[in-house]
Amino acid sequence: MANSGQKVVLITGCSSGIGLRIAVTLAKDEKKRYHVIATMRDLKKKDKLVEAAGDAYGKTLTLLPLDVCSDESVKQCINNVKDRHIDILINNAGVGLLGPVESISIEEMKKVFETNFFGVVRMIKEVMPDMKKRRSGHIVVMSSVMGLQGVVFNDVYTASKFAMEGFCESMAVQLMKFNIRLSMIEPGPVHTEFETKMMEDVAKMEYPGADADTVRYFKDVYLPSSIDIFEAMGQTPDDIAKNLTNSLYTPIVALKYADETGGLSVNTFYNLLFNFGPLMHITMSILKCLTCSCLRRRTISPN
Ligand SMILES: NC(=O)C1=CN([C@@H]2O[C@H](COP(=O)(O)OP(=O)(O)OC[C@H]3O[C@@H](n4cnc5c(N)ncnc54)[C@H](OP(=O)(O)O)[C@@H]3O)[C@@H](O)[C@H]2O)C=CC1
Ligand SMILES: CC1=C(/C=C/C(C)=C/C=C/C(C)=C/C=O)C(C)(C)CCC1
Repeated sequence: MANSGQKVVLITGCSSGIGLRIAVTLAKDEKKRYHVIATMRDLKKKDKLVEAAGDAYGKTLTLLPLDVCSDESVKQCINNVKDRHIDILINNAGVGLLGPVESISIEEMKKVFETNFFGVVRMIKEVMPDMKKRRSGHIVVMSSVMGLQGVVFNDVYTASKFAMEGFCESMAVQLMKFNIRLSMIEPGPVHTEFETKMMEDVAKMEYPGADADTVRYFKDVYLPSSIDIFEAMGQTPDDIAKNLTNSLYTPIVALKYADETGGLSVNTFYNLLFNFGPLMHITMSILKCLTCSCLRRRTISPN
């Protein structure tokens, strides 16, 4: 249970990745400013979190089951929080979806929106009224660079994050009137199970309904570039938990704001992918070398 003076933080999707690292980082705060309620839809997956939390488990970190896709689960979880008092809600749970749109069923697309968009809306609807009554609170939403800018073959995932950006940008104004802050986090690529799950899904894909050229562009052009980008620019979940932005990805997003017609982003991405593919591979390899310490180490110790 939280001590008086401690902020109660509820986080969704803590079984792995960014949610797990944020939960552990806040629970291990040296000044013990937070009581973390780490939630996950399947408590059988708690071991990694419990191990990472160490001594904080049962003290500044407690666990509750929560599936953001279920009205009942969300209500039950919030009712299990003392006085339903949550100071900071971190909407982190999310799923990816990759591939040619022709091969993806509408049902699969709806599942992504059910988690990434309606999951967040469901959480905010349940927690916000109590925050409004108290005239205090902070809602954090894990969006993505893909909430700011479309990325080829991530069409539906991108759309779900754009939808959330629009929802939150609108909500932020009335929330401000109730002294409730709303923040969005927009990470670039992060090495988590998100990446692994997507690659596993891709390996199983059979591409029904997609023509041979589209499948080739996806498998032989997009996927290798995406792997290069993850390798060169990928952050760790710990970087995100410590609020470190991705300076390598910033110029990519800046293209959108440099030309409000959107043409600059679309043309640049097209050229990067279809005209300068091999060059991009070399650039990413150099970038990877510059950002790791191998070149620097070699300069310092020639042996
Ligand atoms: N990794 C990346 O490159 C980036 C990720 N993001 C965003 O960060 C967030 C976290 O992703 P990340 O840590 O990378 O990926 P992970 O796959 O490691 O974590 C996702 C978490 O969401 C949970 N989750 C999925 N569906 C539900 C649900 N219905 N109810 C409750 N929890 C659910 C998963 O639980 P379970 O184990 O049960 O599946 C898991 O704990 C997502 O919103 C993602 O869109 C943003 C930018 C980049
Ligand atoms: C291939 C490719 C790109 C890929 C970007 C990727 C792969 C970004 C991944 C972001 C993630 C995983 C966000 C999660 O929310 C760019 C840079 C747009 C340039 C054009 C070619």
